[in-house]
Amino acid sequence: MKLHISKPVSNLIKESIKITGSKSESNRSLLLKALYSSINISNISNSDDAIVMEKGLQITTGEVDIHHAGTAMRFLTSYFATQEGKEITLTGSQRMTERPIKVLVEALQSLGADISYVKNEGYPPIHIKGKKITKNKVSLPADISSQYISSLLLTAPSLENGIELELVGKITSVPYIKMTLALLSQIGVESSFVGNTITVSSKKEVATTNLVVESDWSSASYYYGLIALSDVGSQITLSAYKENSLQGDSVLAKIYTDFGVQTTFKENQIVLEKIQKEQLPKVIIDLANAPDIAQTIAVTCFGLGVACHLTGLHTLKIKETDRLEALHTELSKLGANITVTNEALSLEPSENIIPDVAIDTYNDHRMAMAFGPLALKTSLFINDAGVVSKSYPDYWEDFKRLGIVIKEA
Ligand SMILES: O=C(O)C1=C[C@@H](OP(=O)(O)O)[C@@H](O)[C@H](O)C1
Ligand SMILES: C=C(OP(=O)(O)O)C(=O)O
Repeated sequence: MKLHISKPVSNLIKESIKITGSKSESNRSLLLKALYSSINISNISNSDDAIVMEKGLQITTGEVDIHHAGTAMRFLTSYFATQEGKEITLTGSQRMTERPIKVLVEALQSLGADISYVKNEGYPPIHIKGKKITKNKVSLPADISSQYISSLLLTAPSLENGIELELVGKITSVPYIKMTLALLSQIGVESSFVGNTITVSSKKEVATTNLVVESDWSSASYYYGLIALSDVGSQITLSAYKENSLQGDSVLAKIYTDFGVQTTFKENQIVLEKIQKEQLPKVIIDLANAPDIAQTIAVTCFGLGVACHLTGLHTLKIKETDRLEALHTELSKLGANITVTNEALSLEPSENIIPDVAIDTYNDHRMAMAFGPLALKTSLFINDAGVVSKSYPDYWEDFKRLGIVIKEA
């Protein structure tokens, strides 16, 4: 599906949008529910990634295909490795077979797990024979993906002796690890995270607990982008959010004050409003703790004609696509003066945006969604726009409700 998107006939409509549950919280909660049936989940994500996770957890033998879902791939690896009697091959999309999993597989193997590679060493697909795991000490590199760590932590309470992880190197995407530990705490599992050591205790039974998934903050980023690029006074209300979020991407509320977006928390809603503010000539942000909002921020800066230097982006090359290369290619098509390295992106201020460019999305939901707000500045095409379903299937429908003009091309 190719879409042509352009700005509303008048101003943005002051709508209230209910965004689906966080896919990160949903996929963690689903795994915990599979381990402890006394857990209930509300406001679960309707994303493809949560759907494949839920389906995957029900399979006991044969093949589990998690498509593009990184969290499902990583979380299910530890899950199946520790489930006696289950034997599966865990696979995914072509891109998933290029996303590394060696760090996690080696950590599990050193704990005694039975995992082998089906094709290329270090990458999915993998074959897993579930085993009882009693060893509990393991060390692993922490600078490639936090998902390996969350995966081990989520399964840990179901193991006889829990787990003690020693994290080696600079820890990346830390808020996601803290989210995992916070959810474990919500179900009564004890853990500690001191320096580079994390311990999780074993727990046989969990009391009936309702895990309420907060709506997805990474999805909210596209509304931050819209408001930043809109006229003073524009407003959007989003739900269901809370001030004390488990999601690191809630740092958006702070980051976007630099772009004149004010966030007000009202019960379970956030109201975003564009206020009069002098724009800084250049923004410099380290996104090692919030990698998923890098694309949104890069496009916001481009749309505003503001220079930026974004760092801490070393994980972007192994996500749904090489996001640094993809941003370089697509922003250049629009006339941006952009440079990227293996971990940073720099943008010079540009005054003109080339209209009606077709943005390629590389099977990456965030490439499609990040460019959506740019419709307020120029009309553009989004190729393969359906990719948004990975995390936010209603994205284009919700944008339409705000008055953005969206037509199939
Ligand atoms: O644990 C999670 O839910 C996630 C962790 C992050 O990955 P990395 O730790 O690989 O950066 C993030 O990019 C991803 O979208 C979701
Ligand atoms: C990186 C992402 O997802 P995953 O790694 O779970 O595929 C994302 O949603 O931006």
